[in-house]
Amino acid sequence: MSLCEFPDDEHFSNLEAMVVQIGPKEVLIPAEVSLEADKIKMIMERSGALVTVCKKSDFSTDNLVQDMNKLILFKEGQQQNSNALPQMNFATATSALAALVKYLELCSDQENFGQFVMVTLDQARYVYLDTAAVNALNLLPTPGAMAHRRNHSVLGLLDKCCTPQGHRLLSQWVKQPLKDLAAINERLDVVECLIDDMELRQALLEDHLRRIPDLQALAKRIQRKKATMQDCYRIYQAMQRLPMLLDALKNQNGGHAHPTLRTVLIEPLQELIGDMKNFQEMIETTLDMDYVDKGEFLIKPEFDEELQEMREKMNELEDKIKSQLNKAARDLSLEPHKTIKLESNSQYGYFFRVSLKDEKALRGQSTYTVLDSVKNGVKFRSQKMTNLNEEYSQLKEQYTEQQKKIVSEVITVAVSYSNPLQQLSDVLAWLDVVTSFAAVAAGAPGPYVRPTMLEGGGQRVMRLKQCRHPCLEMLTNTTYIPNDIHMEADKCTLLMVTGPNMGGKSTYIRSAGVTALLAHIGCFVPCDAAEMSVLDAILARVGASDSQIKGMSTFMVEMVETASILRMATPNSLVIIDELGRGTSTYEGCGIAWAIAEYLAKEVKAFSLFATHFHELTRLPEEVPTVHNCHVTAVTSDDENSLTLLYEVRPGACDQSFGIHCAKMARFPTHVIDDAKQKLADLEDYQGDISASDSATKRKIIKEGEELISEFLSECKKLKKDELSDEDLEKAVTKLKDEIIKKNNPYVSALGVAA
Ligand SMILES: Nc1ncnc2c1ncn2[C@@H]1O[C@H](COP(=O)(O)OP(=O)(O)OP(=O)(O)O)[C@@H](O)[C@H]1O
Repeated sequence: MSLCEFPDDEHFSNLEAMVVQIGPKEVLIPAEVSLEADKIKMIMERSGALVTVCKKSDFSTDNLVQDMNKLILFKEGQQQNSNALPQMNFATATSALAALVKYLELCSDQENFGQFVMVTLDQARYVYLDTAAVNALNLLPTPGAMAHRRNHSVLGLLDKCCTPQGHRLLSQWVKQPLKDLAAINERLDVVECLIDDMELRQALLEDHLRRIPDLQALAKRIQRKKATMQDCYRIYQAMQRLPMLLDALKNQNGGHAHPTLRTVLIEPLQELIGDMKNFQEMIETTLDMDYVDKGEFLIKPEFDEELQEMREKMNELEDKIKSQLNKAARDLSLEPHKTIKLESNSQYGYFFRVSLKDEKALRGQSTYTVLDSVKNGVKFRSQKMTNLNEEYSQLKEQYTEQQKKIVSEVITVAVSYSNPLQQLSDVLAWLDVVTSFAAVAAGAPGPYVRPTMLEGGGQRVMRLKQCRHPCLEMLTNTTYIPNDIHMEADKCTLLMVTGPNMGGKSTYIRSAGVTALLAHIGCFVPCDAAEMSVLDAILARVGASDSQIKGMSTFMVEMVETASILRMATPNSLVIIDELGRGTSTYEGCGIAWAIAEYLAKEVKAFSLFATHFHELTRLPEEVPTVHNCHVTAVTSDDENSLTLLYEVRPGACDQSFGIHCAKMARFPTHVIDDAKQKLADLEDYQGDISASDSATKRKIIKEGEELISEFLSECKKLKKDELSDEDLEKAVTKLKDEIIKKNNPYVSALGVAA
């Protein structure tokens, strides 16, 4: 039971980050009609969690201490009173815990007693990730995604794990990037060892880890006394193999294993293997290995006197039963094992069988009773055989009972091993994930390097040399064009990326986000060189997730997500914003995007990557020197009919727009393209007229121009069309037109009103 409490803003941003990191399947909330409750429901839905509304009274903590006293497993020497646990001081979290205990009816099943521990969930350990960032960076596969699309998500790309516990841990790591430099470096150290040592990596992947069962699930079954002898045997088998895995690790670097490898893996494994030694011995003395190959997991008769006695009696009876076959064969003049056979099944126990062809031998034999007669023959028994079978069945039943009794004794003893087993599972999952990281880095089409991670509090930098998008580069038919990303506090904190549609803007800014995430989970990164200071948050606003929240317009979603970014971002955050301001009128959208970029660069100073089609924004560096322009490149053919995208990112703003080329490539009708070209020419004239003005003046001119136009239109509307002749109507319109032209607004003139 993990508890935590934290203050939050009115948008529940911290709660959202926590939900992203934990990924709960179901969430309980009290029945309450309030704006807060609606917001929480919305966040949970967005994160794919099922919301269950509980009665408010379920959140009462009246019985919590008694309940916890039953459920918690207190450590030796610890006060056996849950009230003394530090987490019980959380006023809100404990009431949520009370609701959970009630909902899951934990106290109504005695098997739950003494099965839980209570810990504090430390959300400050992880880099803050919001749902938008998880979606924007494609961290998780879309539910139901086909296997061949696994490289489309970061988790799919990284998952080369061999064990179920490895898969689970990796999916946790991807959602919980670390802020702790030492912990990141610990992972990186081991990944580096495994990249450098191909033999060790392959031995782990192909020989050792592949054979490890889900020890965590087995530990849980043992702890709940639900395990079988087969489960114990699986643990036993894994334990038999672990010394070889340990030796392989010890042999790293010619027997001088890296210190981190020693402290994080070798030493804990060695200790846990030692802790499990008695378990192995117990299985060796109790389990009948002769039957294991046949898929039967029985207690050795020699282990228990009673069992031994019963087994001997059963053997005797079996011999007697076998001798009955010869007798019957003689009586019926059949050949034993050939025309008459001794068989057994669960319905009848032992019986004889003859084929339908030989059935006549039975006719007139009153000492034999037919059990059934089907296609594959006639089953029958003599009276003597029936008696022996009866005796044997009873004995077998007692034998099975005795077996069960001993199995349950063995499992009771095994409970004490569930803890080391759980720890073993954790260490092996850790090893599985870092081995998977190493395998991904070693198998990628381009180089992966160890990122140099710097303390977040120092001089903030992000220098990625020839960075690639790890998922995109894996797609077949793609030659990925790598690009540099350089940001540094006080020099360049915001990159404004412009360029043609499909030119690679989104890919460029996302590659930075994914690379930063990889570095923070302890993985090597797809770059030629990488250096970055530890981040506290990765925040994103990208167009793709628009339809995710029901009942909100695209623009509203965009604003909500952006507002959350502005609230959460600090100088240590990485912000990725793609195509902001598209959902509203061009000028408004551009204005909002400008204001947000300016705020991020001037006030927040977070490292930000901004991809935009608003060319206007390329003027921001004139006002804020830490904003730098860059653009994705493309070339057009001489006849302007084709556009080649180069995906290379160069400094400076994009000097040309390629929307019309894209429209041509998408086979728009020619007249639409021609119309668009004409409009573009008109607008460019206008741009020319006022291009000398700074952006503030330009915005003012546009605003005034739009007011003049709407004034003109409403005056036109007032004209009495039905009463005026065509000629008078034209005169009246021309007069109105002349009036606005006299105002000399360049925007109005450029729109061709004068003509
Ligand atoms: N660096 C690259 N190397 C190779 N291919 C790339 C690269 N970057 C992008 N691409 C290809 O171009 C496609 C479009 O890229 P992306 O979506 O990043 O463009 P964009 O500029 O954001 O487009 P739009 O402005 O239309 O949203 C990608 O799906 C990918 O196939």
